[in-house]
Amino acid sequence: MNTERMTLPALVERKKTGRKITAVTAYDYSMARLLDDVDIDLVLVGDSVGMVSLGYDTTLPVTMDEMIHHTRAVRRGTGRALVVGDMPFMSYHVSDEETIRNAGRFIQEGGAEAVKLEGGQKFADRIRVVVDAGISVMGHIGLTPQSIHQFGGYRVQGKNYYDSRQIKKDALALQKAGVFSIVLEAIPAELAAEITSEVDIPTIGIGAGKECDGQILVLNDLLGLNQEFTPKFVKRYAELGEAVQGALRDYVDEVQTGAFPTAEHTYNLKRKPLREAGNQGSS
Ligand SMILES: Nc1nc(=O)c2c([nH]1)NC[C@@H]1CN(c3ccc(C(=O)N[C@@H](CCC(=O)O)C(=O)O)cc3)CN21
Ligand SMILES: CC(C)C(=O)C(=O)O
Ligand SMILES: [Mg+2]
Repeated sequence: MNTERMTLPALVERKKTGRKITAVTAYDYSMARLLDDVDIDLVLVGDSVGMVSLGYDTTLPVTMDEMIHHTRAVRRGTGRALVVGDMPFMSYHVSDEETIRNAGRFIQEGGAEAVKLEGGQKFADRIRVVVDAGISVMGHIGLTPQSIHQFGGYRVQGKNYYDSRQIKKDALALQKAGVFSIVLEAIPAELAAEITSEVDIPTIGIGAGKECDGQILVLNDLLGLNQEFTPKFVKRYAELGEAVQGALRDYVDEVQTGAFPTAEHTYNLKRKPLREAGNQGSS
């Protein structure tokens, strides 16, 4: 187990050393504790929490208060990995002032080391303002799920030449604005490779091929806890959904048959009950 605490400069340094960055999302304390023990570099408290844990159809309804609540929980379970808070829809869209205040909440109340927000060139000036306030920012371009209605669905981005040039410009604008890293989501591997070789900061891919400097997946997806979600980029490293249901079926069965609980899981008095010992009424 690696007990060395990850830092933002150490993460950025990975671009040079070539050692890949490993990242996952998490939304609660117990998962954070598990991932922190196994060398994960970065944990993103994603606004995907809205879909994964809260049951919304999109990430759009997620609020700042919900994000802070989950970020605090993840922070309490995390010692080594960097904690990054994902700014929700409308928390960085209105003004520089609101953006700084909301980004600051992730750091001050949530205990995060950095924030992430979606958008390229159009958000570069706003990102610069946050970075100048002393808050580290991670970029996110390509498929930016908060723009689902503009895209008309969760579609791979940058497939035509014009779109691919815009995404490349977005990456360069984010670098100039001072982000420490960029998430590349659902774009062709060739475009991700080109961007990765032309920026000095690490790229972290999700559905963006193997040439990125790191990879991120939604924890529930890679654990097989989200069985109905099967886009091409998700690889399941476990079938925890099946494991959970198998365990629950056994539990139901044992409670019904009386096989659980046995003496092993039962408290008993050391002496015979007072009543039987002839001590009725005294206390
Ligand atoms: N559980 C979960 N995992 C995620 O990775 C994730 C979320 N939720 N919620 C927010 C966004 C939404 N994401 C998504 C959702 C669907 C596709 C999807 O259906 N992709 C199609 C590609 C369609 C095309 O060809 O353009 C696929 O079949 O891979 C991709 C990313 C990624 N993010
Ligand atoms: C998939 C990652 C990059 C994300 O933004 C999220 O989980 O919300
Ligand atoms: Mg997100």
